Amino acid sequence: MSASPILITGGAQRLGRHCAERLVEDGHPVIISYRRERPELAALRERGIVTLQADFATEAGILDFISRLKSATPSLRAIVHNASDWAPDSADEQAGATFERLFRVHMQAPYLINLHCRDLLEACGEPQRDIVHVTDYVVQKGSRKHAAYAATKAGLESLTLSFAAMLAPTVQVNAIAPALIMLGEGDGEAYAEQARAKSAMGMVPGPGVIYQSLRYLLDNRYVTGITLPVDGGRHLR
Ligand SMILES: NC(=O)C1=CN([C@@H]2O[C@H](COP(=O)(O)OP(=O)(O)OC[C@H]3O[C@@H](n4cnc5c(N)ncnc54)[C@H](OP(=O)(O)O)[C@@H]3O)[C@@H](O)[C@H]2O)C=CC1
Ligand SMILES: Nc1nc2c(c(=O)[nH]1)N=C([C@H](O)[C@@H](O)CO)CN2
Repeated sequence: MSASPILITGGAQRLGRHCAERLVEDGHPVIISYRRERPELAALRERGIVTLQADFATEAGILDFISRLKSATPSLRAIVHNASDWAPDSADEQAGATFERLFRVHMQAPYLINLHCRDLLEACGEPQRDIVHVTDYVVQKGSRKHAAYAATKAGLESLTLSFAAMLAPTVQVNAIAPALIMLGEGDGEAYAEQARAKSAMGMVPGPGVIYQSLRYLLDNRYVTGITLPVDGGRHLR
């Protein structure tokens, strides 16, 4: 029996792409979701990564993705909910639409995918099956400029506890809560210096520390219902 694939949502770039490539290198079949088609996807497809388009901004979009995922595989070894929109709060008439969009991508999509794909995880022939929610350190303190983002990531963190209790012992459910891991394309040195200063470790580590954390959760049969901070000691500053 061939190994069951690992699904990473939002795996076309940055942290999700890094983890998808590392999982393939470690011998796992991988499925990613992507929202926007782009040339970079060709390299992932050449490595055998199955790419499924998905826009989680609506319930219909989430359910459509689930339907196509179920046509793509009969089982899953793990689901990594990585897809995310780091949208700042809107001060204008877009505020409600922004909050709703972040609720859908950070909370409703993981919720519905977990509920509808539990059978795919339980069809996995391997003894360990995992769900990993990627949240954010900012859940602990809130955010003056990303309140909707922080609140919906907090909802995802709560879903970690509920699904861990609901799915034990057949599926382990945990979260990874990063702080600054990678800078954005437009971030200058002044921002980088300010961002580095926010943590005790004073660094921008890159996506490898997220893969190390994911690997720990995928390889440990006795961990469920936790949130693993990967934040350079933000709480110490
Ligand atoms: N980067 C960092 O330093 C930090 C990251 N995190 C968390 O780690 C995870 C990975 O971060 P990072 O790699 O920077 O993430 P990105 O900002 O690169 O987003 C990942 C992917 O999410 C997809 N996405 C966004 N909105 C939607 C949507 N409505 N439906 C479907 N897919 C969507 C995007 O798809 P597409 O590009 O195809 O449009 C994107 O490729 C995220 O959950 C993030 O919140 C937490 C703290 C720090
Ligand atoms: N979906 C995303 N979420 C977050 C990002 C990002 O680029 N995409 N970036 C951050 C910042 O690095 C922040 O941690 C800096 O303090 C947070 N979330």
